[in-house]
Amino acid sequence: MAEARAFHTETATDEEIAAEAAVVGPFTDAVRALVDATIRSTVDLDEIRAAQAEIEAITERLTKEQIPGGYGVRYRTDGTGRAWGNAVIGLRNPIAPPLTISTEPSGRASADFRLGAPYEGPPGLVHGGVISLILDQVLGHAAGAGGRPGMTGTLTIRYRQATPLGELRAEAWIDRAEGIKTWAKGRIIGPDGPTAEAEGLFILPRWARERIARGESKGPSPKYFE
Ligand SMILES: CCCCCCCCCCCCCCCC(=O)SCCNC(=O)CCNC(=O)[C@H](O)C(C)(C)COP(=O)(O)OP(=O)(O)OC[C@H]1O[C@@H](n2cnc3c(N)ncnc32)[C@H](O)[C@@H]1OP(=O)(O)O
Repeated sequence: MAEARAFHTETATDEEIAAEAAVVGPFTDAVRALVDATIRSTVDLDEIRAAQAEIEAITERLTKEQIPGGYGVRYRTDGTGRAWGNAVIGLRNPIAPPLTISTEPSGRASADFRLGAPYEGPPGLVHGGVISLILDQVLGHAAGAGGRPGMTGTLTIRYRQATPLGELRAEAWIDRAEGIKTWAKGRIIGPDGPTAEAEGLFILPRWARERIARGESKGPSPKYFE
């Protein structure tokens, strides 16, 4: 992660952020519905050609002004950050399911969420890579919530049973910690119980350690996803 991107700061007020969220949240939901419809629509091919022309016109309208690269994480002076482009939780990312993750300072994280057709691997089942994506994020949240943020060094998943598309829950917690390393564990729970279990090692990266050593940061903040 480039340090410059990681420490992108902003001065927007709570009111300005809330006003933007009130518009872009529903907009992203609409694009998410479009992704789902792209997979499941049974309209005839002429209808699809006509829809494509409309979508291309909308894309042209939106790309008249845009930032270079990804959204990054925008931090505020109180240490909170918004990761609106994030692939799992991003308010502006229609690829994100999205998850709304609750955290506890003891180092726990959980989310109830739904995965539909865009996340399919085997028929009717969630893609294994998507399960890994979600567990990476939720375990990372648990580490961060416990005041021990880090980049994923390793992530091991045990797929215990198939995960059906539909309503699911993810849970994670800090298992143990040693210096700059934090081990978190977690699981996905489906209608018939746990479907996948994970263990991840999260490491406070060298660039962050150097910032702390230089006194530019008091500790392993900011709070990335609050
Ligand atoms: C103040 C700001 C805080 C910043 C906090 C950033 C948080 C950011 C958001 C979190 C978000 C979470 C939810 C999404 C999580 C992703 O999706 S993160 C994306 C996927 N992961 C990556 O891209 C990580 C890529 N790798 C790296 O950036 C670096 O290799 C790492 C993992 C940060 C380590 O780099 P480093 O700090 O330079 O490591 P280094 O000093 O060489 O080694 C330190 C120790 O770690 C061990 N180690 C290094 N790499 C590994 C590894 N891959 N496996 C096992 N051990 C390793 C070394 O052996 C060494 O151990 P000791 O000899 O001290 O016992």
